[in-house]
Amino acid sequence: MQHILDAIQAGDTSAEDFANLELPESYRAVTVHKDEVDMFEGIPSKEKDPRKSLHVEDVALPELGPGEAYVAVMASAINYNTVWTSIFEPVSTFGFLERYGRLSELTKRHDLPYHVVGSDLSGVVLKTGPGVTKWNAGDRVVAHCLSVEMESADGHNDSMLDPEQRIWGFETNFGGLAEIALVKSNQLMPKPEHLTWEEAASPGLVNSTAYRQLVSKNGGDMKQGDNVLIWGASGGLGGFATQYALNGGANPICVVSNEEKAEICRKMGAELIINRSDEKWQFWNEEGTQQNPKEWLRLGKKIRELTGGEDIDIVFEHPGRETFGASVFVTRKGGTITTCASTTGYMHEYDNRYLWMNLKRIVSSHFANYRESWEANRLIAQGKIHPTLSRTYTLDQVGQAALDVHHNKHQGKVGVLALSPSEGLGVLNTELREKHIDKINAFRGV
Ligand SMILES: C/C=C/C(=O)SCCNC(=O)CCNC(=O)[C@H](O)C(C)(C)COP(=O)(O)OP(=O)(O)OC[C@H]1O[C@@H](n2cnc3c(N)ncnc32)[C@H](O)[C@@H]1OP(=O)(O)O
Ligand SMILES: NC(=O)C1=CN([C@@H]2O[C@H](COP(=O)(O)OP(=O)(O)OC[C@H]3O[C@@H](n4cnc5c(N)ncnc54)[C@H](OP(=O)(O)O)[C@@H]3O)[C@@H](O)[C@H]2O)C=CC1
Repeated sequence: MQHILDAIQAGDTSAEDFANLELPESYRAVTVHKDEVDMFEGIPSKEKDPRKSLHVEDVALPELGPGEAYVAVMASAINYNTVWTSIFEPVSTFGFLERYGRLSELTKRHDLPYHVVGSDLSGVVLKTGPGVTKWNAGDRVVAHCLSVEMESADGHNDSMLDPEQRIWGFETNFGGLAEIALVKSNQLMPKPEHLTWEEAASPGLVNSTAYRQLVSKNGGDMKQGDNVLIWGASGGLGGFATQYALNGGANPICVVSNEEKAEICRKMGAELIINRSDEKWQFWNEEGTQQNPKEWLRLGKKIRELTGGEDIDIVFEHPGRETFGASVFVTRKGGTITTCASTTGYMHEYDNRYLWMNLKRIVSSHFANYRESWEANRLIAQGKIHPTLSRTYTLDQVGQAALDVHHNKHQGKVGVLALSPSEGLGVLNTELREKHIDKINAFRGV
């Protein structure tokens, strides 16, 4: 692998030389094992420890198919989907790989007794498969995580609606937490060159998701002046939702759980911040069966206090069961609750009278289509949206990194170095970097 890293770091390696690099038969990767999916049986979710289930090991380089590319991964990032994979909840990801494997001769490659995880990367294209013309060996790239076959008309207006839509590195194998990744070439996008490898790798999944969920007409369709309630406003998704609200002239009402996170929101430019640890809402009664409307009202009053009497136009939802009833309640007449997840539980309860009588809408959102991903990455490249990287680990420390995210001990995004020997490498556009350096570093050292 050293000769690949040397070629990348030399800075003047030609496309031809990259294309002629000898590829290894195996590479280091972070995996979960099929014969361990029951290892946490009977243990409460929070006690399931990713350090036990995530392995770092050599795996065989898969065959390169048509329309695909090998990427030498310089850096990747932790997403919550890797936490789900590592605790085998809500389902084991091996079921996804088996189902994908049944699709075709080529997809059979994904159905293995190990799963190489990870849904973000920055790096350099090593080789492209038959039919790839837009990308070449040597191109410096990031990859979004949308894997679609596009053989059915269902997805032709919106690639997220493809019946064979999958999240790369979660519902497919050969993901980004590895020295080499296998992607479809249409996942590739230019690396924002004012960023280091680890900064560039960190926004992909959450940035694209927040863009669709809040900005796109497929999601919240946010407009100037909207009051946007953002749960976990300095977290993976929330750190981008807050930036999109501010960029788009909306008013983010940021919910966080401590003062450090509140300070990060202020650094991003937010002014209306609620510390949920101070508020101590009990949205659920002790028995865990009934929601507690008095507590929804208390949240609603707090919001009106902050906004000068106004209610929420759009809720950026992802905690799920814990907060969903409150989110529906505090939304204004005609407003929208956009949801992409259920971290605290997927069986939601809300009072439907508040929804229908006030003509509110619940809009579901999941990742982003090709175009939305491209647009979200373009905003990063232009320096209009910034990475939210707080801390970077090595590949060997991925278990700890995933545990931090699982236990909500992190800020923003957690990066992972793959081939990159240290942090801080890979910047080509120093002028743009200098212009935005404070924003780029806003999540560090908190
Ligand atoms: C970008 C990052 C994103 C994230 O981080 S998201 C958060 C992490 N992700 C998750 O937590 C989601 C994990 N996935 C799941 O929990 C499950 O994945 C789903 C609940 C989403 C789906 O369940 P399943 O069992 O995998 O698939 P089915 O689509 O329900 O299909 C099962 C069988 O049921 C049939 N079926 C589905 N809908 C209908 C219907 N409306 N009427 C009749 N049959 C139906 C299908 O065809 C199939 O059948 P057949 O097994 O024979 O192929
Ligand atoms: N469908 C899709 O396309 C996507 C779905 N997801 C899913 O979204 C969820 C969040 O992902 P991500 O933002 O990256 O994760 P993070 O853990 O980085 O951020 C989530 C934030 O939610 C807040 N939070 C946690 N528990 C609660 C609670 N009980 N009540 C209110 N707020 C809470 C925390 O902020 P604080 O403690 O400050 O309040 C935390 O920072 C995950 O389940 C993930 O799988 C993620 C990306 C894409």
